[in-house]
Amino acid sequence: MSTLAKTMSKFRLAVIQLQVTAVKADNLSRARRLVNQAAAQGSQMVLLPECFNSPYGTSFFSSYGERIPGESTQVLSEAAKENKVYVVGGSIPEEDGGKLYNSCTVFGPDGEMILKHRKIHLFDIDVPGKIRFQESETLSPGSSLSMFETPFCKVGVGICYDMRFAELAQIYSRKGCQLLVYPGAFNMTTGPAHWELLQRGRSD
Ligand SMILES: O=C(O)CCC(=O)C(=O)O
Repeated sequence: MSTLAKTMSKFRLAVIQLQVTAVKADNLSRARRLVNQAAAQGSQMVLLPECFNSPYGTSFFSSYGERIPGESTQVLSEAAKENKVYVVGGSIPEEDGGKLYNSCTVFGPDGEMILKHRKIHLFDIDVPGKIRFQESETLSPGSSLSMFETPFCKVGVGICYDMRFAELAQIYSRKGCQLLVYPGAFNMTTGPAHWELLQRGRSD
């Protein structure tokens, strides 16, 4: 860990996995219910997965895309405020200025939005016979670091494929982040090969 890092205090972080369907309203109510449940079990920070309000596929991003603030971030804000927890809102397809982004919003216990992280490294992959996925066909990349302070520790945010890039984690660490969160939706081709190994590689 960086020598700049302050002491981290103990807290409970909930990492939610949920089933996503084609019905956005159902995805949102499921997410809200699970945040409530995690908070009731004592979590002070709750994390949702990548693309939690929409099926994860390039053909869905434009129809599910919304502005921020919008319908989905309103639900996240209310869930954070009602439960007095930090909510790292997975990600949603964001529409802005005619472009689409894969964006994570973070809310504080007062329901205010603290930051918005746009996925920097878009997931473009072609493993013949297994998986072809080209996020860059429809999404634009973000270009900013995203960090926030909590009473427990400083947190750095990435989204899924962002985790592949050690430089991002190293910069966050040098800037004093003690916790890195990467809401993800890994697939069953690259997931088993990389997911756990990457997490070990990003810790120190
Ligand atoms: O890095 C990988 O293998 C998976 C990444 C991914 O699924 C994503 O960025 O959505």
